[in-house]
Amino acid sequence: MAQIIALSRFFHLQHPLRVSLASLCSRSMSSLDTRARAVFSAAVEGVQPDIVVRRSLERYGDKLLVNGQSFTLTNNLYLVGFGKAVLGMAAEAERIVGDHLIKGVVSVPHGIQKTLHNHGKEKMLLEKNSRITVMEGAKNNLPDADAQKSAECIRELASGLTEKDLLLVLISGGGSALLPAPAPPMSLQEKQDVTRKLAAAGATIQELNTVRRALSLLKGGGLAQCANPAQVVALILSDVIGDPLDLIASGPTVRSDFKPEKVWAILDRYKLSYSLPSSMNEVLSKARPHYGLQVQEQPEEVQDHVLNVVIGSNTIALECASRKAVELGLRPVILSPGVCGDVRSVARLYGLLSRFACSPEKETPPELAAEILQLGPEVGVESWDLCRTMNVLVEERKEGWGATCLLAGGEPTVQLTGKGRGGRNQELALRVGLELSSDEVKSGVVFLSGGTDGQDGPTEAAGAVTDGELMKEAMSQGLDIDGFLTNNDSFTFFSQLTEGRRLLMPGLTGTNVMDVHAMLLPPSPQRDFQ
Ligand SMILES: Nc1ncnc2c1ncn2[C@@H]1O[C@H](COP(=O)(O)OP(=O)(O)OP(=O)(O)O)[C@@H](O)[C@H]1O
Ligand SMILES: O=C(O)[C@H](O)CO
Repeated sequence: MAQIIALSRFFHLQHPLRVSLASLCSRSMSSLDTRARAVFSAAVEGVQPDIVVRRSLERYGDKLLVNGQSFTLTNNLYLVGFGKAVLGMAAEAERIVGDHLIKGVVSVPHGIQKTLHNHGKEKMLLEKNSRITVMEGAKNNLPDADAQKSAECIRELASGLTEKDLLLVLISGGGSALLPAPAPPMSLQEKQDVTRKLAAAGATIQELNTVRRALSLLKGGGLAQCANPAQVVALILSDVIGDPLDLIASGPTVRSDFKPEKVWAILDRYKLSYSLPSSMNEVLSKARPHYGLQVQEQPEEVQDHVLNVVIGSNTIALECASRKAVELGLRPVILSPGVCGDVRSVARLYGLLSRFACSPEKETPPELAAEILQLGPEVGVESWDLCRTMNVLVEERKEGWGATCLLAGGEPTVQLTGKGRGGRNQELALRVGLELSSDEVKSGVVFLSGGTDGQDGPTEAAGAVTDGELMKEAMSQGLDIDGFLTNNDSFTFFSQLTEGRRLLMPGLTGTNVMDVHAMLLPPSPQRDFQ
């Protein structure tokens, strides 16, 4: 009941962005499917590595401006980077700082240079005469000997710096695997085993990286400590919900309190405490593994020399998508950049929201709103965001503002029970397609889910686009949706359905800020029931 009262209060709020029906009608009204894809492309484009670096790094002569702070360049600049998107970031950073850059090392995924070249993404590659050394490693996103070598080179570079130097650190998702520096006496293999067991047991990225930080010389602020007394500027492309600096790539430039009890609690939670190598006990019983020294804590002044800036995130991608939606004659509403939880619950939420949007004017059933609010915590969405979004949907319906584009982002999870090929985005799209087939949803509603890196799980697709026709279409082609879902075989399903027409295939994008969801609702007159 309290939720319903809160809801009715929020419905009195006015949304600031009003688009007149006339102006919407005058715009080109291509199909909602095409527009959903264009909105997704705009989200990805807005967080391209070169674009986010250009937006955050300004050069005026020998001054470098980052986030309003000025640094003097006197041929004193060094660069390191690790993550799936840092090659493009490094290429742009080098173009900006030019000759002031003395030397750099970046640790990037195995085969990425060839892949980017094959995809025509030359601007993400370094020039032939670049001062930055590119080191590839971490095949299949797992830390390996190559990545360990890269981490060692990065550590060496950072450790040799003086107070006159400036270290630019480029960080993006995948950075943890690309910067493995196990704290002695732990071996790489042992550390890899621990993280693999945790991941297989279903540990979250927060839990995983809390453990990784404790077992590493460079994570959890270790890199910043190595670079001390140099000034450190870290530019971060976030792939973690809420953009927590200490967790993205396990926070190598962010001071973290070393609390072994927290690590043990996580290991206990997944019943791993008794199957760990003895070296891990040794590392955890040391006060602080960084540098191999037993320092109680990293001194505060190390952090005074560090500027950490998030330059790209899911929120930024959604804002870019929202601007594109306006251009395309859609009325955007951003639900949340923090959608998480099981895809089944997330699909249910989108199903409920579509029913809410399609319910007859003035008769939105309060039970529907209450159910939506109840589901919020399970999928990481705040009640406030749900109320705000429902408020827009109600007003849109009452006043007829035209087609609406509901946007969200984050990283839901899939419980793998089958052996098929798929990814969380394709599975979500498939499940939402089923929800949209409900009699309570008017036809024409379109849903898209896509990974901004262009790759959904181990497939060539980024995601898929669905609508209420999905079930009929599958049945007419003899495809049994339930069977594909049980086998987590969403990619095979979408590949076989109408020659893969519903797949989203942008190719490797070179960036990664988790996933983007877009639900496009046709103008309300078309949504009303007769
Ligand atoms: N057959 C499948 N069906 C559905 N989801 C799958 C399937 N196989 C793997 N996944 C999911 O795909 C995810 C791994 O894919 P991906 O490499 O895109 O994820 P990631 O860890 O988020 O990497 P990144 O951060 O680079 O996007 C896991 O969440 C896994 O559960
Ligand atoms: O590298 C990592 O730790 C993950 O991609 C989260 O940033």
